[in-house]
Amino acid sequence: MSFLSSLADRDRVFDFLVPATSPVDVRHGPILYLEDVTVTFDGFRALDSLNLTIDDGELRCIIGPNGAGKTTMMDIITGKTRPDSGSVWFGSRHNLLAMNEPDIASLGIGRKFQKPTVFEALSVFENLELAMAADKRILPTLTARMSGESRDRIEEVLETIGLIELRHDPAGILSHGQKQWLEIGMLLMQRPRLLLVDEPVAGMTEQEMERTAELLTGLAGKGKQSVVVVEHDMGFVRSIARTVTVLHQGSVLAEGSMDQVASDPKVIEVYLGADPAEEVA
Ligand SMILES: Nc1ncnc2c1ncn2[C@@H]1O[C@H](COP(=O)(O)OP(=O)(O)OP(=O)(O)O)[C@@H](O)[C@H]1O
Repeated sequence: MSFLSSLADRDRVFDFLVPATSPVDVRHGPILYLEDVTVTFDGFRALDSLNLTIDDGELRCIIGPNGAGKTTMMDIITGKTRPDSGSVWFGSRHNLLAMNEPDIASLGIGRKFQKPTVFEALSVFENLELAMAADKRILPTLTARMSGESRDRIEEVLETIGLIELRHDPAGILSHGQKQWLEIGMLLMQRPRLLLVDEPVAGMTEQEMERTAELLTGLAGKGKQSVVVVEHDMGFVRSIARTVTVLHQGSVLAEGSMDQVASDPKVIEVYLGADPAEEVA
């Protein structure tokens, strides 16, 4: 695209003025803002005028039956899928619809997929080190000066994810839950502002679920991260959620505390008359 034609596109002009690496601006509102987002696949509306606002430092749980649009929503935020219409903003400064996937990631939006993908032959420490090396913002020329700081950061993250004792063990010997925490740690190495976490406790033991609840609630907070968790396990959602958003047929059906949404007649109907708090969506 020529410079002149890029000037003709208002969003790209905005991009030009604000480099992707500039910090997210949450002074005037939320960290994530989706308005009227519609996505169709072969005429089927996977998202239908979806509106969603996540405050800075918030921990939000998203629930909804199969096919409600939860994954599609994550795909829109990370730039994997483009909507037909609507707006998606990261803070008040970054129009995510004008950015590509790598730029969105480097802006500080980390995504954790359901299945853990750690490097099994490498140690826990090395996995974190590698995740840091992937951070393009750390210039190679600064390596000597940064290495001390990098080590400190790795230690800090090891403590956060509870794997200090296992730092020299190969990731391959970790339990399923420990691998999930390591992968969250790898995302933390990039110092994200927003973490999108897809079904973090699927396949975990009760004890691992409790530890994951502590981890995610500890990560959220102003000046730390905002965390959006998509989860089917209602017991887990109840244990961590302040605000729950229920998606259905691509839009928000209900939003509020777990007790509020669980007693909402619309939500009960969608979950076929069952108590959503007891139900696996
Ligand atoms: N690439 C695609 N092509 C066609 N249809 C799609 C595509 N991606 C998603 N869909 C459809 O869009 C709807 C929403 O899917 P999505 O995966 O976002 O739902 P979900 O809430 O994440 O469901 P689940 O809980 O089962 O993961 C579904 O009906 C799905 O079949």
